[in-house]
Amino acid sequence: MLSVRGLTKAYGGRVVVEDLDLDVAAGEVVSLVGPNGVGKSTVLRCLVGLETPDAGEVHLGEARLDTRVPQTRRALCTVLGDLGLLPDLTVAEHLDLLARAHGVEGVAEVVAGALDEARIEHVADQLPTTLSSGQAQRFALASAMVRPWALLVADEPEQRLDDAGRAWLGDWLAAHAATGRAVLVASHDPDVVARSGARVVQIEGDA
Ligand SMILES: Nc1ncnc2c1ncn2[C@@H]1O[C@H](COP(=O)(O)OP(=O)(O)OP(=O)(O)O)[C@@H](O)[C@H]1O
Repeated sequence: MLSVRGLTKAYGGRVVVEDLDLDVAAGEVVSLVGPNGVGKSTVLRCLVGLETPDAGEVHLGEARLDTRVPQTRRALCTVLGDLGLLPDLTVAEHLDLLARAHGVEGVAEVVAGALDEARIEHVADQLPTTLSSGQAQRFALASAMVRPWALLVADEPEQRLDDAGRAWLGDWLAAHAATGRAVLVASHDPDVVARSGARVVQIEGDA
């Protein structure tokens, strides 16, 4: 589903990612692992168009991954810690808007299901800026539950989750992959990686 060839990225002349090849198949969870600063987030950001690589090609299916293409935006879901928020909308209203924007049917049920599964139904009427850090991360994950996607790209999705939340996350990632979706994460949590059934890709470097 996702194919990366020769990805290279430098900042200020310092090469952070060099000639990386990576494939993520439908039905698979892949986890990038490696020490702080080795370039995991940079890889993810280059893949989804938040950074411009210096070299390399990224394909989603047969086509070059281009987030200007509406079908690509629909197929690609990101949880990268930069959730765009509308200041006047509650948690539930954000999820509702997201589901509607993606043409989801049965929006009310879908949103209620996501609030329940992410265990944030009790804060559904709060503004996202008032959430605790763990609740905010659950909200970010709930955002991925209310919309269609074929590929999820998530940077340390376990961040700020409690033990139960990390266990749920690992199972949730595995369950989605089992439906034929593809998941690419960067993670520092061996339990989440193991529980999700991820194939581990070690990112090497001189971080
Ligand atoms: N915009 C930038 N300008 C300059 N250097 C950057 C920039 N973004 C990242 N870097 C550097 O690139 C390197 C890789 O950073 P990156 O965030 O990809 O690492 P990481 O493997 O995700 O780390 P962590 O495990 O700590 O999240 C680091 O040395 C970082 O300081």
